[in-house]
Amino acid sequence: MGSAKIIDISHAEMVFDTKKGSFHALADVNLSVEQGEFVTLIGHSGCGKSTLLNLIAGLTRATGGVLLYGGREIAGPSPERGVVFQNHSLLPWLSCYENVYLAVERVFGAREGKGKLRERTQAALAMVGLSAASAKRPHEISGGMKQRVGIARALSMEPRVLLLDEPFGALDALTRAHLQDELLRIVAETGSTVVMVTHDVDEAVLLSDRIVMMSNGPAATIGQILQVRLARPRDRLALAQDALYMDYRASVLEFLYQRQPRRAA
Ligand SMILES: Nc1ncnc2c1ncn2[C@@H]1O[C@H](COP(=O)(O)OP(=O)(O)OP(=O)(O)O)[C@@H](O)[C@H]1O
Repeated sequence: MGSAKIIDISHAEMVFDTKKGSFHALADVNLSVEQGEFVTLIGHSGCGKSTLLNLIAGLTRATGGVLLYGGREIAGPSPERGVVFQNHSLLPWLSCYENVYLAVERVFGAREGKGKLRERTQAALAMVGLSAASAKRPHEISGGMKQRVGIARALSMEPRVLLLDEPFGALDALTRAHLQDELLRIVAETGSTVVMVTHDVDEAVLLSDRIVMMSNGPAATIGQILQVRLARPRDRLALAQDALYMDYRASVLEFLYQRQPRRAA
């Protein structure tokens, strides 16, 4: 792992204008992410995880503080920061292949010929194990497969940072476990930096180098950061018996259910 900071957030604030007045979503968020690091954001529903990820993606602008990517202020979305959402957001009238190709063309189309673009598209689909389904359209494949197309599309742009907003949230436990393992393999292969929002404590411990635990809103902020020192590659079966793994899991649970219990809605 390099030691260069790729993302550097200081004193980030987010206040939304709503019909009922302003809503202070995030307050004084400070976080740096190093190149090659896998960071998860965890916290109760509505605490501001997606808001923070969207600020890093450049999809929304912070109302205060400074967010840097590679030393420069984040002014908008960039293919260097690939985003995958929970609802996979594929274009329904295009095949899996075309959904990925579109992204590849947008990033590399000005510099590379069609043959090379096709090669990139096929490689991204192969990486998530979907070569055989490339001609299918989104309604013809399962939720897990759609999510994999979303991941292939993000990876095909060769982003330096992958931003994942609960990418496995809507999936059954087995598909989820399988995709977590694939994600670990892909990240090890590509050396990508990852910032991922999750609700799932086991997912956070299994995947992360650091777990960023957020306090409840309004004016949510980072409550605690847990460094996960488990050797890689990680094996979910072996970890299920691992004392250190269980300690990490207990620390996150304690933060969520004792230090930051969810308020009654
Ligand atoms: N565009 C917006 N306008 C007004 N309020 C917003 C907007 N986006 C988010 N919020 C509010 O900011 C808070 C944080 O929302 P956010 O979606 O970031 O939470 P979250 O932690 O990702 O939640 P979940 O885990 O349920 O997805 C919530 O109270 C939400 O209602």
